[in-house]
Parts: sequence; C-alpha cells; structure tokens
Amino acid sequence: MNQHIPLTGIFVPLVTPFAADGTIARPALEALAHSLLDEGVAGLAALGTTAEAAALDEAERRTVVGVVAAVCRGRGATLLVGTGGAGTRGTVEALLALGKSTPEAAAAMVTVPAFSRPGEAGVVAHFRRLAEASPVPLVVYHIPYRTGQPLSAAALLELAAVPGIAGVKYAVGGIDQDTVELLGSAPAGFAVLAGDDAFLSPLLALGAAGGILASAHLATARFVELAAAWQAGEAARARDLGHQLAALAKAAFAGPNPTVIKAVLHAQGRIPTPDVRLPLLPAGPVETAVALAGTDRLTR
Ligand SMILES: O=C(O)C1=N[C@H](C(=O)O)C[C@H](O)C1
Repeated sequence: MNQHIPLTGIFVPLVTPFAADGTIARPALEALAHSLLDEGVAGLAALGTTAEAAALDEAERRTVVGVVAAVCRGRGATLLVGTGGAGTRGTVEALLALGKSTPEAAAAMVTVPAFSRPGEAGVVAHFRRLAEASPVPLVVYHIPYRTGQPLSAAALLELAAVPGIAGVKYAVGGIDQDTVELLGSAPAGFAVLAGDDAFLSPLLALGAAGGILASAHLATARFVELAAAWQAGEAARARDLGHQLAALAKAAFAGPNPTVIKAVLHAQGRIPTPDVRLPLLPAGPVETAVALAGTDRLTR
C-alpha cells in the first residue's frame, strides 16, 4: 500500500482539453495542470467526471493519467485518479492496474457503485473488498444524485474505519443531519472533501479537509485562499469569499459539467477548443459570458 498522504486543501479534477481534430490536446492539458499548481492547489485529480472519463477510450485514459502524473511527479503535488466502475471485480482489476501503472497515485477516487443500488451493506462490502485488494488508498466518491445510492452518516463512518480508505469526496447536493454527523464524528486522518462546488464553504466551516472541485479551474487562487481562511479560523473573510465563490460555482454549473468550464477556459485562451464529447453539448454563449464575467470579478 502506498504511503498514506494527508488529503487536505483544494484539488482540481482536470478537464480533458480536445484539439480541433477531436484528439486530446496534451500540451494544453499539461499547461493547465501546471497553471493550477502555480495558483497553489494541493493536487490534481485525473479522470474525474469533469474529465469526461466515460467518453474517453482506454488509450486516451492512459494518456490523461500519464500527462497529469508526470506533472504531479515533477511538482511534488498530490495525484488522485478516478478509477473503476459499477462492479466490484472489475474495479479490483482497475485498482491493481493503477497500482502498477501509476504507483505514485496518492489515492484512487472510486465512485459508489452506480445504477445497481446495492443498499448500504452492499456498498460497505464493496469498498471493504476494494480496500483489501488495492495497492492504492481509496477516496470514496459519494454522489447519490448520479449513482442513485444514498448513504447514511453511519454507513460513511463505517467506511471511514476501514484501513485503506483515506477519505470521501462528499457530493450529496446539500447539507443535512447526516452531513453534520459525518463531519462531527469522522476519525482523524479520514478526509471529508467537498465535491459539490456550491457547498464548499459551509463544508469547510463544518471541518471538511478541503474539496475536489471543477469550478476551481476558474479563480483558482481564490479557492485556495478560501480553504486557508477557514483553516486559519478567519470566519468573516472566509464567509464573504465563500459566498462569492458559491456564485461562481453556480455560474460554472449552469450547464452540465464541464461544458461551461471548458467554454470559459477556451475564452481565456487556456485550451484550444471548448469541445465536449456527446452526450454532452457545448455551453451556450450566455452561460459562458456569465461565468467568464464572474471569474473576471474574482480575479481582477
Ligand atoms: O470530476 C469531478 O471530480 C467532479 N465532478 C462533479 C460533477 O461533475 O458532478 C463536480 C465536482 O466539482 C468535481
């Protein structure tokens, strides 16, 4: 098992930039990764939802991980890699392959099995099996509005006690009793990372270790500043900045992720096209202009 690296701060799940011919724009991906690290993020996540991982073929996924891993290696940054699928056996195989190909990955981000709705006990058994077999620590990616599988605080705390499970990317679309219970009872060393951009600030206020956030492609240094402000207990400053960044996140998610973010990155000249792959459709001009203006307000 990999050295257990503390997962704190802001992580950006990178978009996959495409060239005009539809291939992966490797130089743009590399430059984007460097620019985010220059702005102070703790690390990068390859092959998140934001990367359109489901629309990439196996060779393209290898390319993305290779580029992002090389940047993280060179910069001493923490690397997370989205891995696995809805089945336990296939996910074990994917984790073993990740351990071989990318042993420096600090953790594999593994989604709660989608679509089969196995129930809480099934989810816990799934992750126990993965953690036993995996050469890489796991971050449970809990996003019930995508997977269809809710989890109580009790189930998440059961997962938190499993050796080899380093944290949870928490994206339940709100804050409720389970959220408060989870953050109040999570063991030391288990990282609760915000995965819903609009709820980053309140989750940090409740004690989250950081966040994995697509909208942190934009106004990156301000997201880093927000995490640092909550860490330092500067509540007034953090609260104000948190509200501004929540507004930016709302604009960045006005279309399906990552359509608006790609459009803004393209408008900023940071990626060669705003292109996304079907079934996603490109962001419209209005959403793009609103998110671009919001980014400009926070970065000027
Ligand atoms: O790719 C990710 O990781 C993220 N995906 C979420 C989603 O698309 O639902 C959003 C979050 O910002 C990061």
